[in-house]
This record gives sequence, structure tokens and C-alpha cells, in this order.
Amino acid sequence: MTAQRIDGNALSRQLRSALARRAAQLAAHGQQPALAVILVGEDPASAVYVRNKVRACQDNGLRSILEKYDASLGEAALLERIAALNADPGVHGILVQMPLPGHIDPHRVIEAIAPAKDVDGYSALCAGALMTGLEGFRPCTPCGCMKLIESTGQPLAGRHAVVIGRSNTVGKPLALLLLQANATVTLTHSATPDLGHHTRQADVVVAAVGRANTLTADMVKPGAIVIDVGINRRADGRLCGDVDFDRVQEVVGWITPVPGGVGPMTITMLLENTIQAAERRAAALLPSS
Ligand SMILES: Nc1nc2c(c(=O)[nH]1)N[C@@H](CN(C=O)c1ccc(C(=O)N[C@@H](CCC(=O)O)C(=O)O)cc1)CN2
Repeated sequence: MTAQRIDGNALSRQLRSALARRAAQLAAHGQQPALAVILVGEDPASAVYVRNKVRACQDNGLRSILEKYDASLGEAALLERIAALNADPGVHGILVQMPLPGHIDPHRVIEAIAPAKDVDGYSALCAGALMTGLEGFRPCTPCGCMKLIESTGQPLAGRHAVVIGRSNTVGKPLALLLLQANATVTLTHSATPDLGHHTRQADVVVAAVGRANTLTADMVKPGAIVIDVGINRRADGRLCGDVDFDRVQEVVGWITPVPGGVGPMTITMLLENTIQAAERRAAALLPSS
């Protein structure tokens, strides 16, 4: 039997209509949520993602401030711009599109963003908050994956989830979110021998390595949930994920496509975090009774 496709565009539409209502409520009280997006350089994929973020803001009642810089922008100049946006009370969220040109240290840039505005949830403070269960912004792609899994209606508690990839932005935080949902989590990576040994036992597999055909049909359990975070370009220019979609869908129960799966959900979670930042600021501005 063919798997059910988990449609990230449809789920995003549904979630974004609720987010648009929250944004409108804030705007009615003079606190329209505002996201500053900084793009350094000319990476074509980054330009597409940034355009999609700006459009998602416009479509859902958020204000976006787009700052584009040449790849030669120095690190000090970028840190100055972040300091100015940190100090601007009209800006609720700040995002620096990754990857940055090689001469800029991404860690220094991420840590320069004020924690209250770090809507990417990339800072060490957010990572620590996630680890301990404290309040803080959760990274957008892992949160999007969790929403996609939730949308299947399958419980996670007691299930075995295997994450492929240990990046700071996806694999590690996602493993923690799955753990918080009471899944038993295996975090695999490039030095894991016999990956299939792990994935064949999994009720949920999330592939986040950035290499096409990392997960093939012989590596999955019938009925499993498969979430594909990868974005790769085939020789013919078409996008594909890390999963051999056509064959894996014949075995598993649920699967996300690429495009149209995790990508749009990443942007939806960014809107959620930005609105949350604006809501927190509005609450802080309320006169205490
Ligand atoms: N500061 C950040 N940088 C990067 C992040 C991030 O969350 N914050 N994640 C990725 C890229 N990314 C978000 O920026 C992202 C990737 C893909 C999509 C998306 O909607 N993809 C579409 C296809 C788009 C296309 O035609 O290429 C889909 O999958 O349907 C959105 C956001 C790295 N950098």
C-alpha cells in the first residue's frame, strides 16, 4: 500500500490562518509583529528562502524588514546592524539567513542577536532552554518536523524515533524535542555504522543530512512515519530530499514530500516565533494591575 503524503503546504495554510488572526490582534493594539531578515551574499537558494519568508510575512499580517548586503560585508559591520535592530523597539524578531560567507563567524553573529528577538532559536541560550525545558524560542525546522509528525495523529510516546544527522540547527534540537514527547530516540550520523540496522527498527525516521537517497526502501519498517528535511538538487535541476521518495512511499505509512513538506513548515514556525516575540513584548508593556 502507498503511504499517506503529509502535506506541509496544506498544514502550513491551516496554521498560518490562526497566526494571521494573532498578528491582526497585535496590530490592533499598535504592536504589529515585525521580522528583520538579513541576507548577506548572493547564494541563489538563500535568496529564494528569504523571498518566501518576506512573502509569508506580508500574506499573514506581519511587517518584514529586509536588509540585503554584498558578500564582502565585514563581520563588524554586520554586528553593528544587529545591535541597531536589537535596540529598535519596533522589531520583534531578527533572522540572519544561513549560510554566511566564509569570512564571517556564524556563532558570533547568532550570539549577537538579543535573546528576546532570536526567532531562529539558534543561540546557545535557546539551545540550553530547549535542553532544560525552559522558555525560549525553539528552532523552526525541528518544530516544523514535530508538527508534521503530530498531524499524522500517531502518538510518539514510547515509539522509537531515529534522527539521521547531528547538526546544531536540525538533528540535535529535533532529538531533544522527540525526547520531550517521550519517544525513545536514536541520533545517528556520518560515523554510524550500518544505518539501516537502526532505521529498520524505527517507528519514525527523520532524514536531515543533505544527501539524496540516504534513506532507501530496504531501510524502513512498514507503516513507519518518514520526515524528509533534505533539500538537494538533481542533475536535471529538480529538487529532491534525502529519501528515495518513490520507493520508500511503497513501504511506509506516512511520508513528507520535497518540495512541499518540511520547507514551508520551517517558515510557518518562523511566523509563530515572531508572533510569540511580539506577544511577549506586548504583555511586558501592559501596565501591571
Ligand atoms: N537563518 C536561517 N537560515 C537557514 C534556515 C533557517 O531556518 N534559518 N534553514 C535553511 C533554509 N530555509 C530557511 O531559511 C528554508 C529552506 C527551504 C524552504 C522551503 O520552503 N522550501 C520549499 C522549496 C523552495 C524552492 O523552490 O527551493 C519546499 O521545500 O517546498 C524554506 C526555508 C537554511 N538556512
